[in-house]
Amino acid sequence: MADPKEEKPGKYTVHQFAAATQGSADFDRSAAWVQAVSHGFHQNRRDEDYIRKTLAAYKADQRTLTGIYVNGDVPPHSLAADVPVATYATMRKPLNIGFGRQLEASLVTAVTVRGTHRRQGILRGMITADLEAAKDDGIAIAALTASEGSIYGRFGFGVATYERNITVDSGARFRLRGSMTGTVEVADPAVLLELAPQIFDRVQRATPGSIGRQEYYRLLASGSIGHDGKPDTAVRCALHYGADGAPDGYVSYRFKGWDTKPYTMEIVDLVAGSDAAYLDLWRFLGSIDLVDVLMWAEAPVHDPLAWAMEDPRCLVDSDVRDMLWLRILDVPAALSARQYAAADKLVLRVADALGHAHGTWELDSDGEPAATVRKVTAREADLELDVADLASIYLGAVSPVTLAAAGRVKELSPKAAFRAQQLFAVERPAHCLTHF
Ligand SMILES: CC(=O)SCCNC(=O)CCNC(=O)[C@H](O)C(C)(C)COP(=O)(O)OP(=O)(O)OC[C@H]1O[C@@H](n2cnc3c(N)ncnc32)[C@H](O)[C@@H]1OP(=O)(O)O
Repeated sequence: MADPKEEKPGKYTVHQFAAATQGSADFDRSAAWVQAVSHGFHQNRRDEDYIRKTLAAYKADQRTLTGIYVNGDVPPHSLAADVPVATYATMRKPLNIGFGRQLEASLVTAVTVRGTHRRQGILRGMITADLEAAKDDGIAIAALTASEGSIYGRFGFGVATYERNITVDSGARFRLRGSMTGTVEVADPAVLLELAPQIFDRVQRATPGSIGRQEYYRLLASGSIGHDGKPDTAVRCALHYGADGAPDGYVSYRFKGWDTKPYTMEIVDLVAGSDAAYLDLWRFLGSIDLVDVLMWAEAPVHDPLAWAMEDPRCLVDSDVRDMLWLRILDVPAALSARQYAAADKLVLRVADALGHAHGTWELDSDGEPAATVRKVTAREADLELDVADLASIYLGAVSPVTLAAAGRVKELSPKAAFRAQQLFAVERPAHCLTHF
């Protein structure tokens, strides 16, 4: 990783290390790093139990942690020099890029810069070096979820999936068309420690935009760890069983308490391995007594639930927001990994301030599994766009036609944006259930 020291000689040192668990030599450094992340996101100071559990999960994910440390002495009484002034972490997980294909992605997370060191280029130093290193390591795509919409576009990241909050009236109006196709049983949430990753794997294989989940999710879904790091004993769970009798979906949920009116059940995690499991789990949720509304903060924007309801106005959404941001590092690798929905040949002129994707690329698909992508020099382009916009259209969730209307994508040949829309379409709407 490039060292911000290069820009400000002598000021900072970069350390990169694997998350260490209790008892190992690097534990204290990892623990100080976790505290720095909590500070950066205005969370509580973490106790030993939280740090131990968090680092064990980080180790399972094989996260690489980066800390930026001030060189030399720090003023008396201020945070010690071994607490990083900036943090950054990465891990590798598969991204479903449509038609069942998976592409290994570098997931960027836990980016913080202490307020007293901000706007001096520390983030820029960390992210540009990391993207370069990831590309050198053969990674074609990076991903993140952003705290603010204004930070990552300049580094070539574009919004590739969306999510929203939904509130569902589970009173007398709640009725879904059709009837249960499988069965739903209440279970001890602890079973999700084992079952959640297996069931999620079905979603990962079937859903464009899905990203392999980190260790934390099975702990969260099972109530083993709540947002404060303590076990969350309010968490309950139900399993869906398909025709073969095997669990193929689950929902974990928590009651918000008798002081919250209307009485509300909050979905902690809802993972359905089939369309039937999804609707059956909603039928179950809608049948829970003493509850007026169901709330889910990670609902898909294109949600079959609304279309399955006899009264679709039972569902009210709010806060539709960007979720997954992608950054294409290697155009030939990322584009040829995709399967395209149409036969066409399109030439894309891509601008990339960091250079990784810069150039004119010919995408040639016969609409069958294989597509070829090559760099061209002489040919005229059909579309001109920034690498961030290429990331936005990559999973079919953002239309190039919309981006052209916004003035972000330039059409250089007639209907080029529409042709791109047809090419990049995927078999079902992209949705990412994994926050990281
Ligand atoms: C993937 C994730 O983890 S998302 C979480 C991101 N972290 C947070 O939101 C925590 C609170 N914020 C922070 O810790 C910091 O302000 C950070 C990490 C967002 C930015 O770190 P800094 O070191 O100050 O950024 P840096 O100085 O490298 O800025 C690089 C560029 O981004 C711009 N920038 C940085 N932060 C922001 C922001 N919040 N909004 C808009 N622009 C920003 C800078 O102006 C600069 O622009 P330029 O290249 O045109 O001059």
